[in-house]
Amino acid sequence: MLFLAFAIFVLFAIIQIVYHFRYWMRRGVPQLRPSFPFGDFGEFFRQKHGIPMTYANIYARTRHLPYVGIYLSMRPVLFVNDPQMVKDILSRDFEHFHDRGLHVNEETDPLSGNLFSLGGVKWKNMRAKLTPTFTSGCLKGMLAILIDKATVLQKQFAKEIATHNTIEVKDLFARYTTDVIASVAYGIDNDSINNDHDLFRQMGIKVFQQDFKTSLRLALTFFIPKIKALLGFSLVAKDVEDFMINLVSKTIEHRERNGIQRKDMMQLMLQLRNSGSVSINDQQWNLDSSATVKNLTINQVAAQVFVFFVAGYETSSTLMSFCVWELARNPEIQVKVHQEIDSVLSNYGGALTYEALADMEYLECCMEETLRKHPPVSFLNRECTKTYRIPETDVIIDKGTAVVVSLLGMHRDPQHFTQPTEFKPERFSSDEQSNESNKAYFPFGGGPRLCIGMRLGMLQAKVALVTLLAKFEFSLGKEHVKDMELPLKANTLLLVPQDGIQLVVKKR
Ligand code: HEM
Repeated sequence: MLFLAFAIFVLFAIIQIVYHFRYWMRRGVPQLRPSFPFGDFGEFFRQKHGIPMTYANIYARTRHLPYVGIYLSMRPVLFVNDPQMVKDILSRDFEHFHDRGLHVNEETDPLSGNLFSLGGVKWKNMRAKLTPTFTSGCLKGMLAILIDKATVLQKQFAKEIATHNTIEVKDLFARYTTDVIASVAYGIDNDSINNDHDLFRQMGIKVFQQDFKTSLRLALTFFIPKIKALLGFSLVAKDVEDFMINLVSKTIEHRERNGIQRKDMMQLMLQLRNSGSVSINDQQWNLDSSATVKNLTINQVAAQVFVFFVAGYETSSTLMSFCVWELARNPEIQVKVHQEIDSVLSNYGGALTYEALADMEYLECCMEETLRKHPPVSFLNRECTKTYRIPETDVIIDKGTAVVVSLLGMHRDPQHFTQPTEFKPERFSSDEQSNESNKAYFPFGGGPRLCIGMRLGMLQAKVALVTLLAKFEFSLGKEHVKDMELPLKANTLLLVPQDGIQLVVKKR
């Protein structure tokens, strides 16, 4: 009897699973061959590839289709390949896709109330409040901090090449971006470049570290937020959360008590906290300490600066690392970059000003080409927030459906970029006829949820690249051959080279 009941249960479960895995078929959307329990995500769950390559492989198999239905374990996801459809989802049809679908609970998980994760009206209000923080006026104000930190990095490179044949650049760049964000976002004068035990660096590593619990936490955050909520997982480990909130709370208290003003984001956050808005023309970066109504709570400030830290340090250091890696592989391109830097700096009497940086157009093209080949955030995600009919079809996408775009796949697709494995900065030059850059290129996303830190990310990477390339040249070590691509880490969310990036660095 018991056996019969068990057999009926198993049969019922199988029918349910088969029915479930035909979700897309029933809607007239082409799909792959999902299998239980991982759906189309076996490569990731079996730790063969990280998220970037898992999605890029799905893209490679389906790129002839404008969209395809996949299953993230049991969750149906619309996987969009057509660049025009991507643009429509991000911009024109934004009212149907304004959220990322991440789990937010500001009470029990305070750091989850950050701009990246928030949805709906809360996101809209927060975005409007934070946008003035990233204007060119504010960025110019931060330039001195960036140059300061880049100079520390340059000195460290000089020290290391005296004793090492090759340098692992990824780690050093991550330390630089950690110090920059610690300084501009938290107002802390950090030095993780010279201090191996720096607490900030340790916290940054912890957020993305590849142990089972962190991988599970990140995977649930992005892919199955309902389960994350059910299990009571918070966005980050408790010690990271405590560290970040205490730091913000102490900094705010210290500044308010001592009337300290500094040209950084924390100052702007304090303005937001006290007056509810940042005045763009406010050259004084004034703090209205007389206000009694606090417009942002300490936890809200902590959540925003936390996301600036997380979103800003790993992405920009990945951009810098892959950029020098590509320059090392392509010495003729590196020579052109060196020439441009030398000539522009000499035009500005050796000073690295905002204007001098803007004049380094070829370097900018190299950075854009790096973001094409190696997009640090290798996929975009949205949740359908209002039932959507795919234009010119009868396909209906239900509210609550996840939508994903593989940037790594799309940026390396020969349909959009000729010889996609080649590093060709000219694709992005303003006088290039083909103008490939407009076609299918979204390294910072798009539409109203475009990366808010785009210009800061580019600026901090460019300052460090110029500071280093003005003094050093990079080449491949013996273990690398020019055509070899760097193997990527499995079980990661972002694009991370498996063994860092080892390069030979010499004084010019
Ligand atoms: C090279 C560096 C960077 C890259 C490649 C990058 C890439 C991205 C991408 C792809 C998104 C998602 C956009 C979308 O879904 O449409 C994003 C969002 C975001 N990024 Fe960046 N990012 C970089 C640097 C930064 C920096 C320096 C900061 C802050 C200091 C930052 C803060 C954010 C935030 C807060 C969001 C969420 C915006 C929103 O939902 O309104 N990013 N970034």
